[in-house]
Parts: sequence; C-alpha cells; structure tokens
Amino acid sequence: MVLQDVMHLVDKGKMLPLMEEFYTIQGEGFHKGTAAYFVRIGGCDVGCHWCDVKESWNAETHPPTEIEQIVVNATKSSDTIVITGGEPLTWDMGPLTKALKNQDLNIHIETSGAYPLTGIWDWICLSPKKNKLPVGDIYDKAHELKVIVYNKHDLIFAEEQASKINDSCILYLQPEWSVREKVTPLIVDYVMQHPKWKVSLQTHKYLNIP
Ligand SMILES: C[S@@+](CC[C@H](N)C(=O)[O-])C[C@H]1O[C@@H](n2cnc3c(N)ncnc32)[C@H](O)[C@@H]1O
Ligand SMILES: Nc1nc2[nH]cc(C(=O)O)c2c(=O)[nH]1
Ligand code: SF4
Ligand SMILES: [Mg+2]
Repeated sequence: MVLQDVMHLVDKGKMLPLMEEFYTIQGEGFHKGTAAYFVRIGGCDVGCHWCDVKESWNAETHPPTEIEQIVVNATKSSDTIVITGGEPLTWDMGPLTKALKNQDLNIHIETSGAYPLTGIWDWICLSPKKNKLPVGDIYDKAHELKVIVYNKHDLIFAEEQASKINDSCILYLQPEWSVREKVTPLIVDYVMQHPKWKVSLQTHKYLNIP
C-alpha cells in the first residue's frame, strides 16, 4: 500500500498504529483483577513527565495495522478488550469499536480525554491530565475517574475534576508509581477523610505481569 493510502486509512480509523497487544489482568480501577485483552495504540502528545509508556508517544514508530487484524487477535483471547495507548482518542475509534462490538465483546477505554470521544464503549476510564484537560462531553459519559497523584496539589486537581463529572462516576486516586511510597499514605488519609474517593493501585506491577 502506498503511504498516502495508509495515511488516509489511519485518518478514517480503519488502520491504527499498533504498539502491542497482550492478554493480562486489568490491574487498575473498577475492573482490577479481571482478565482482559489489552490493545495499545501508539501516539500521544499529552506529555506526562511520569508516563509509564513513553515508547508509545511517537506514532510513527508503531506499524499502521488494519483494524480487522486487531479484531481477529482480540476475539481469540477474551470477552473484554481494553483499548489504551498512547492516547487512543488521538484517532477515530469508531471503526475499531464497531468491529469489536460486532463480535459481542465488552470494550473498555483508558483515556486522558484530551481529544473528542469517538467510538462505542461499555466502560470509559477517564484519567485527566493538567497539561491537556479533557474536552467535550466525556465528563458526562465516563464510568470511572482515575486521577494520578504525584504530589499534594494533585488532590486539589482531583476535586476540580470530580466537580465536573457525572453523579454515577466512580472516583479513584492512584499513586504515581515512582513516588508511590511517599504519596500512598497521603491518599490513604485523604480517602478516609473524603470517602467518596477510592484507592486504585497498579496491581499488575505488584503481580509482575504486563
Ligand atoms: C499509559 S496511560 C494510556 C491511556 C491514556 N493516555 C491515559 O493517560 O489515560 C494508562 C493509564 O496509566 C496511568 N499511568 C500512566 N503512567 C503512570 C504512572 N507512572 N503511575 C501511575 N499511573 C500511571 C494513566 O493515568 C492512565 O490511567
Ligand atoms: N495489567 C495492566 N492493567 C492496566 N490498566 C491500565 C493499563 C494501561 O496501561 O492502560 C494497564 C496495563 O498496562 N496493564
Ligand atoms: S496521556 Fe497517557 S499515554 Fe499520554 S503521556 Fe499521559 S499517561 Fe502517557
Ligand atoms: Mg499501563
């Protein structure tokens, strides 16, 4: 396929820069402990300095992959597919999620919400970032809000974000991994004093799984 055709298909969400796919246990948030097939799409310009997948940022380093291929692989492994990245909403998620839905799969997204919400989702995990805030109506649609806590100020940011979210949304505070020993006690105290929040840990890192 010539480059122009590939770019056109990526633009339409029919091909996506695929970084990796793996069958594992959802480590974070509401569905932690549940087996799921992860699809990691390359490309993100949000620039979190503590991001644990910086290799995902440059979309050009990840091969444009036909969504049909992603669906074939996903169908073999699990009923639950987690689309993550990178920032999946960099791309049009309509075609991929429609194709996965046709296979009767549960489709979850991990997103910063920095770009408009596209696609059909059974579960939306919104993890907002200060340097590129969520856009559009994702605050009305998110099922869980997962704020990463790197320092004390992030608790103020968490409350600002919670004030914008829908009433059914489940609220999580998750320690930033590199400072977990310092911030986890802060989060524990905060959740006991503000019990509308729950603690989320990156349990896959404790389990030594992807
Ligand atoms: C790598 S991101 C990809 C999806 C999307 N770009 C986002 O940020 O939501 C997946 C999840 O990991 C979280 N995360 C990334 N780096 C982390 C770190 N160092 N410690 C804790 N959580 C982290 C993100 O906030 C997000 O909830
Ligand atoms: N096991 C596992 N659970 C996760 N939950 C969210 C992840 C992500 O990187 O989006 C992730 C991940 O990378 N691995
Ligand atoms: S938005 Fe997500 S992928 Fe992008 S830098 Fe932040 S944590 Fe990493
Ligand atoms: Mg991860």
